[in-house]
Amino acid sequence: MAERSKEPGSFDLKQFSFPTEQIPRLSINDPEASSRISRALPVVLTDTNLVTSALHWDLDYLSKNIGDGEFVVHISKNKNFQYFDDKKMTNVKEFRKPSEKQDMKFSEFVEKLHQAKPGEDRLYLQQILHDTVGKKVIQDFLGFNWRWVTMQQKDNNFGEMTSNLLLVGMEGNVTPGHYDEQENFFAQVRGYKRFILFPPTQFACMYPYPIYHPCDRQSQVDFENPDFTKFPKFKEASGLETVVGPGDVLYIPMYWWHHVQSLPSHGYTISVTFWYKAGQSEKIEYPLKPKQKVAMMRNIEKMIHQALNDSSEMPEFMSNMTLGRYT
Ligand SMILES: C[C@@H](CC(=O)O)C(=O)C(=O)O
Ligand SMILES: [Zn+2]
Repeated sequence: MAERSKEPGSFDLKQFSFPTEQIPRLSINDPEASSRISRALPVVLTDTNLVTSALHWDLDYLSKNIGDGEFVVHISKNKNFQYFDDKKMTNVKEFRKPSEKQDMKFSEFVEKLHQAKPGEDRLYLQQILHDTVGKKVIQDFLGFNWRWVTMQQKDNNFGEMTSNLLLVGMEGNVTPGHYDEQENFFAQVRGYKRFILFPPTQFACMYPYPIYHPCDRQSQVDFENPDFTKFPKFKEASGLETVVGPGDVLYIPMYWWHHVQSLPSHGYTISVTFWYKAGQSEKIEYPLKPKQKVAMMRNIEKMIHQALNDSSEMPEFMSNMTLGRYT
């Protein structure tokens, strides 16, 4: 088990406006760990050995061994790297991209990283691992604890694994609050990342963008500086948090909101995600699970958007449907 050079309490973390509780850090041999995963509750697993074969990765090693394929690097004028879907940009003509994307070789990325100065553009490499990587990295990848993670996939009725995303970020980089529609075992390889999570039951506090918006699934609320006038229910939010370090694996259940920061002054970070589709849809049992209600809301919003065939009609239609009727 990777000895964690920093204990959870040893980080100087700024407080948010909302209360948080610590996400349990458990051994995979603790029955509570598998119980939490089976109940779709977040848990930090400290001894999976999922990415032990990659704990020696650093910028120099990867530059030399990851091959000369192209990698997607996000470039932002500030610390936030909010995800957006290019394909939905035509739906919102006033949308301005929060960051730019550039393809570059890993060595070029490292050079830019070393040249970066405070206050200048920030970089965040986010690339699905492809087979053009060099032999040594393939060896490391094959050395992941596939037996354990595949057992989790089966035992918890996850769907197929969709991808492993390699993330290399500058210290201080933030991925703002959002949810994903996939199960995620998030493996930390180098550096430290602070996660804030909120359950899907707090959907109403998170004010996601409309589903046709490029920032679908992303919260409109800046968790670090919330506008309580525009988003009053965010005052009721209450989250879970943790800091993951090398060797830790955080289980992020599908539809759970998460905000992620590469801890400032702890160096660059390297992470690998293990994303899985939802399993075969469970039989409908009442009351419906929160994640089923979020999926339902998404489907209904999509159907209405398709039927109206005009994004600009959505606000009035959606508001007319409920305003003053379901208070
Ligand atoms: C990209 C990642 C956040 C981060 O590590 O910056 C994330 O949202 C996820 O793995 O679902
Ligand atoms: Zn995510």
